[in-house]
Amino acid sequence: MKVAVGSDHGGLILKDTIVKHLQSKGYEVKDFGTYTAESCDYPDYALKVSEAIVEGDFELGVLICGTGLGISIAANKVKGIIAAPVSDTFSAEMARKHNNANIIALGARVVGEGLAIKIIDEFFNAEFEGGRHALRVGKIMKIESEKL
Ligand SMILES: O=C(CO)[C@H](O)[C@H](O)[C@H](O)COP(=O)(O)O
Repeated sequence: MKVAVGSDHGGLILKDTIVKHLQSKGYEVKDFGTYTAESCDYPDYALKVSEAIVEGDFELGVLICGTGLGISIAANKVKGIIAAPVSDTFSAEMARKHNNANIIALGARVVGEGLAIKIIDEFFNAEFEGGRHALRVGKIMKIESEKL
């Protein structure tokens, strides 16, 4: 599976850890930046990763900022993206199984490295269950396509 990863400066160090972890699990990972600790703007990296996913080049994405909030809010503005900001393993699993999230967002100032890796594993090991959840996610997509 091909995975797109991005962060702002707040998520830089955790991003590197997660890239290495995903690669060690056999995923093909592209790091869309940021590549330095210089202050930058999380919407720029949310957009790069989100576009790569909706264009079909990557199946899933990981976005990291200080809280996971700004970067997921920005990603969710891109049509076709369901970005879930997650700080626990149960939500990580449900984000795939029930919400069909195609991006998981983490806060590097919220979760430690060990928990972040467990969260990533839960997300990537889970599969969308479809059924009633597909109906509900379809309603989300309808809101998106009909929004003013
Ligand atoms: O958490 C974030 C947005 O929700 C981002 O990491 C921002 O960069 C953060 O809020 C502010 O970070 P800064 O290092 O104080 O610029």
